[in-house]
Amino acid sequence: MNIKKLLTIAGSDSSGGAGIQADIKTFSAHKVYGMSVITAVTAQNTTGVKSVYELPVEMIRNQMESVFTDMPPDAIKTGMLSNPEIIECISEGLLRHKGSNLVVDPVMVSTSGHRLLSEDALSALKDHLFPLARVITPNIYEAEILSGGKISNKKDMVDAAMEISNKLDGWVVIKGGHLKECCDDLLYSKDEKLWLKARKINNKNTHGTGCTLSSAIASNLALGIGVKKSVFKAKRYVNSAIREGLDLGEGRGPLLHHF
Ligand SMILES: Nc1ncnc2c1ncn2[C@@H]1O[C@H](COP(=O)(O)OP(=O)(O)O)[C@@H](O)[C@H]1O
Ligand SMILES: Cc1ncc(COP(=O)(O)O)c(N)n1
Repeated sequence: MNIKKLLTIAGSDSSGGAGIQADIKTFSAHKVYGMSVITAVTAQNTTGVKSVYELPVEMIRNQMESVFTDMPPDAIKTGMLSNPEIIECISEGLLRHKGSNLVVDPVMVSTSGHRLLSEDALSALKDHLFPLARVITPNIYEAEILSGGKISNKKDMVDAAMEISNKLDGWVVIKGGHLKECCDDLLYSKDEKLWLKARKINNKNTHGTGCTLSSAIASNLALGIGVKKSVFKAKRYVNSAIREGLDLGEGRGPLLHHF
């Protein structure tokens, strides 16, 4: 049986809604084989993040070596990377092993407000990891940090995408999940600008939407689908997973994945 292999490099979410767990569920739903390099372990649930334990860089390097020397992935996504040393270790490993079809979700702060990337990691992210990416997927807050401008509407999203993509070869997807009036995402490259439109679904349970979107994009890329179609399909996947209306936990609950 010929199956595509996907790697997530991210943090573990004990409640299973975001991070490694959301990624692997998304991979399985796309019928691809999921593997993981864990960067940090979080103690969290639908109400918030209690604590974070960053894995030693040596252990992260060993996980990467184990995966790449035996089962090189057809696509890779990164999520929570925590600190600049981890970012440098991962970028170096991806370069050395010629990792392709990389989707970078520049996770900075959890929906519940806990910092998942140290402030001094921003330049490592931009200088070392972004140049290797085929697609990066910031949310509104992350796009503000990366572009240096405030985003209040769709015009601001375009300006931010233009600024961010100045230093990139690949595509930028600015996710509009935190917009007030709609949930339109912007897919942007130096030559093209496309809107992925969606109504805001009235559901507070959106824990892990960003992780799910980037994992679905990576799954589609691994299956040989082009970037534009991969992002459109991924948007549809997340939308229907939110629409399921799963309601677990006391806070912002997770999505229901479709197997
Ligand atoms: N309430 C919602 N209704 C419809 N789509 C949503 C909703 N919340 C998030 N999304 C979609 O989920 C994906 C993740 O977006 P977002 O929540 O902004 O990312 P993050 O989890 O990184 O903050 C995007 O495609 C966004 O448009
Ligand atoms: C391990 C880990 N990775 C990523 C997120 C972001 O997800 P969200 O924005 O839904 O909180 C998270 N909360 N935990």
